[in-house]
Amino acid sequence: MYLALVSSALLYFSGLFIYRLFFHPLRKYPGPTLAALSGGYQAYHSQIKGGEWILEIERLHRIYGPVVRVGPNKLHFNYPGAFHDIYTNGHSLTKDPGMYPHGMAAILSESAWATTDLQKAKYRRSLVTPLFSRRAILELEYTIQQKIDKLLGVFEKHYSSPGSIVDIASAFRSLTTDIITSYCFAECPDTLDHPDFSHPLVQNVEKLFRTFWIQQTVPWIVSLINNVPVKVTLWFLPQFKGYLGLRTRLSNQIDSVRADPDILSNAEHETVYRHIMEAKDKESLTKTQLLHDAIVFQGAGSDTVGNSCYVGTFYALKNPAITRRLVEELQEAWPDKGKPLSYTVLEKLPYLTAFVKETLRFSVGVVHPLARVVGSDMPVIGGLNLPSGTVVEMSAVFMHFNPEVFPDPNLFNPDRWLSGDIADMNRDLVAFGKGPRVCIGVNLAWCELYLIFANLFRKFNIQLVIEKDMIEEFDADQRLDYFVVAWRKGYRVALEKLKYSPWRRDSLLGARSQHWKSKLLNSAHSACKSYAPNESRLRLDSRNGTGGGSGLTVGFTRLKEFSRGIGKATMSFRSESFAVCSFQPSQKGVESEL
Ligand code: HEM
Repeated sequence: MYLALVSSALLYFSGLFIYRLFFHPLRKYPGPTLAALSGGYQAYHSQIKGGEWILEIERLHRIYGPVVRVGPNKLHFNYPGAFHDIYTNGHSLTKDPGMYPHGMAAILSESAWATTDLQKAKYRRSLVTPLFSRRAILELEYTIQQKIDKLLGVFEKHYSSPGSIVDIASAFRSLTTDIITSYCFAECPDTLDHPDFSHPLVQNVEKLFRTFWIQQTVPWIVSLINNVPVKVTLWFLPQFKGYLGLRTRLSNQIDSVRADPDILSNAEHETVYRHIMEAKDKESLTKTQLLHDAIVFQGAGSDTVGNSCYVGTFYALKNPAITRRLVEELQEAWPDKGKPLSYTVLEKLPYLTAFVKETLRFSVGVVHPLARVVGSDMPVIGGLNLPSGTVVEMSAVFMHFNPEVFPDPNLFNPDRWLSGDIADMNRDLVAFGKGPRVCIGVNLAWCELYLIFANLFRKFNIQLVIEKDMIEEFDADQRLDYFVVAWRKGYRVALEKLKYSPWRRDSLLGARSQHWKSKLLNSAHSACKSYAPNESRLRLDSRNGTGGGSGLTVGFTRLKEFSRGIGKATMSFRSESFAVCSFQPSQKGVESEL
């Protein structure tokens, strides 16, 4: 009996492997033999090697060229034409069931996100897209600004004293979690109030993504989890704690809004679930669908934006010239930082815009290749004629780090967006995906990124805290693929609320030695105080040739005096009411602008 079973299994797998190697339509495409034989190859790099699948794909492209057979029925591409065929133009390509409802998203199989059928997905998206339109997001701006103000208040209250250090990754994620939860349910979890930004809701989202490869490898585990008591699951699969926490919390939230939809009217803004509950045919949505969508909103709406803020802030701090230009532009556009500055004004600022785009390019967001199935009406992908049913994919990493479109791609350089023809770069910046399954939250994400960066750099002096295990670059070696990106190492910061920017801020960022720091600070302070005690920047009074001008000259003379012997101070006018003083220390390699 056993012998018969083993023999049949051997026969079956031998036949399958022979077919896949010698008779499968993809047999002519290069790639590792093990990948052609079984999906276990990807599972090994994702699950056992802990999120290293994206690194392996990069390695395979270096060996096998621009098209690689990465699974028995799957091709991964590495050229923009293919990306646009799959996602931008491929309106009939569907999401791969093996990746979405029966793979890594099995636990959220009823969500709109995991729905493969294009018509059904279109209908589900139509229920919420009005709430994510640009107009709707402009109406939400006030709430977003309120949450940002709250974060900055927490920074000022708890993290501004000398020696305090902030886990800025969790701070950003807490902020975006509060925003998206309020927007969905009119109820803010106030994760920003939680000590050290370690609210369980924020942690559960992070843990949720860590289970994706378990589900991909062993999809049946999901029915087990959904059918045994929570305590039992936690006992033998503690990795699913994050999912179970989210499920319990959001399930209760959905029960309450279904029982009393008026709860959703209490907010000062529109809410996503109110909109869904008021939809004409809302009865067509089951509780599980509502729940799975809620978990997707929670995860997609918080982790991604939080990650982008985290990466962008790092590069601004690492390169003082970037911070200086951000700060100067913001000061010019936003003289009174006590009043909010609107998103519509911020998005017109050239340097901030270039910085946000470069941040999206570098942070990527979703690094995992989004698998799509070739339909019968669009068999040509990237110039290749493929049999319908073939799974095709290309990770956004290969678009964002393509040297032909983004020269010197591993350099974080906002300036690349400021000159020349940027049409190709705009086309190939695909952080939000493209086509019919593009990110729903794209308008919300842009608005959050502008407001968060602008408020942070206009109001705070931030410094990288140099620690032993600190990340040095957000580059390929550090990037782990848990669908969204996770970084091997991180960084933390020290904060100080700005009083006398740009003097104080830039002297702190630019001067490397303690000696210079204190000298620059003292000088900048006294110079500032001497002519405009409560001003955050130097002003000239254009109607009075001597008044403001002489105030500035006094400050500048002091700076010149102080800099004698250790460097050179210069002054340049940026407009008739604003001048910037530069300080160039004589020590090689160190530069500071005041
Ligand atoms: C920087 C921030 C963000 C990035 C980089 C990003 C990226 C993406 C990408 C690449 C997809 C396609 C995923 C796929 O095809 O499997 C996606 C889908 C999605 N995103 Fe975002 N996202 C961001 C912010 C947001 C925000 C703020 C929300 C708000 C709720 C959101 C909600 C969604 C939803 C619901 C989907 C599923 C769309 C569907 O197929 O039906 N995202 N996002």
